[in-house]
Amino acid sequence: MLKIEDLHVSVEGKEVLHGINLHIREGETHVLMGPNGSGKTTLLRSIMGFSGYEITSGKIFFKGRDVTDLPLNERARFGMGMMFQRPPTISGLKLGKLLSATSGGDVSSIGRYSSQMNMASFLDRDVNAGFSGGEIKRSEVLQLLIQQPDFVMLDEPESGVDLENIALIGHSIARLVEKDRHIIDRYKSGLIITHTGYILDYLDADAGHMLCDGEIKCHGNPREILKVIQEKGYQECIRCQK
Ligand SMILES: Nc1ncnc2c1ncn2[C@@H]1O[C@H](COP(=O)(O)OP(=O)(O)OP(=O)(O)O)[C@@H](O)[C@H]1O
Repeated sequence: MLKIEDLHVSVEGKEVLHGINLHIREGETHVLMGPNGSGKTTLLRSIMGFSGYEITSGKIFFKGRDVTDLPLNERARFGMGMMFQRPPTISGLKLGKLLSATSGGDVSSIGRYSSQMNMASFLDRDVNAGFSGGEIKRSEVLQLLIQQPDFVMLDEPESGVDLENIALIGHSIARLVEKDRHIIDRYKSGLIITHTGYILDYLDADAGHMLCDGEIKCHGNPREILKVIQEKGYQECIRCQK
């Protein structure tokens, strides 16, 4: 689904990612961990194709195609989707209208998914205008449920969300990446940034990666990596360098 080869990315003239290699197969969901400022969001935004993230060398392949120079909107059309860590407020654009444009006017999907995410009463509000932290996350998941990307990237989906809504968001994300299907029937893939690992209670991630100072320092079982970080800190995880 996604293959990244020796990716170097600079932001504002400063190199933030120093040679990332990552391979996510069809049907796999990976989690990305690492200290604040290590480059996790930069990696997701570079994969999605945001401007301001200059790929100075390396390649991004998506579904077998080199998308390194493809604009963001074409990557989205080709099957990539992303949940923002801090999405912008879009004054003058109603959430319902955005969902309608994304779904091609599929009223029944909008009705079904907005009820599922407890967002039906938000459809006539401007996108994210005055939404609480948890409501913003539910709105982001709702937009992804409508978009149904083949590969979804989620930037800290559980941060600022209460326990009941973590369950709602967690189960919905699990369905987005087809974790409710038998492994041989799974096609969709995901990459999820998490600090707490709560999301792992709702979907069994296939692999974890620890990013530090713009380099992936460790690959492995996500729960094992989290345990080392929780018990011994990031430095021990880096020192171990499995
Ligand atoms: N537009 C920018 N201008 C200057 N520096 C930037 C910009 N965007 C990112 N950076 C820097 O790049 C580094 C990586 O940031 P990034 O947001 O990717 O980290 P992160 O691992 O997602 O952190 P967190 O866990 O705190 O969300 C940080 O030092 C950040 O200040």
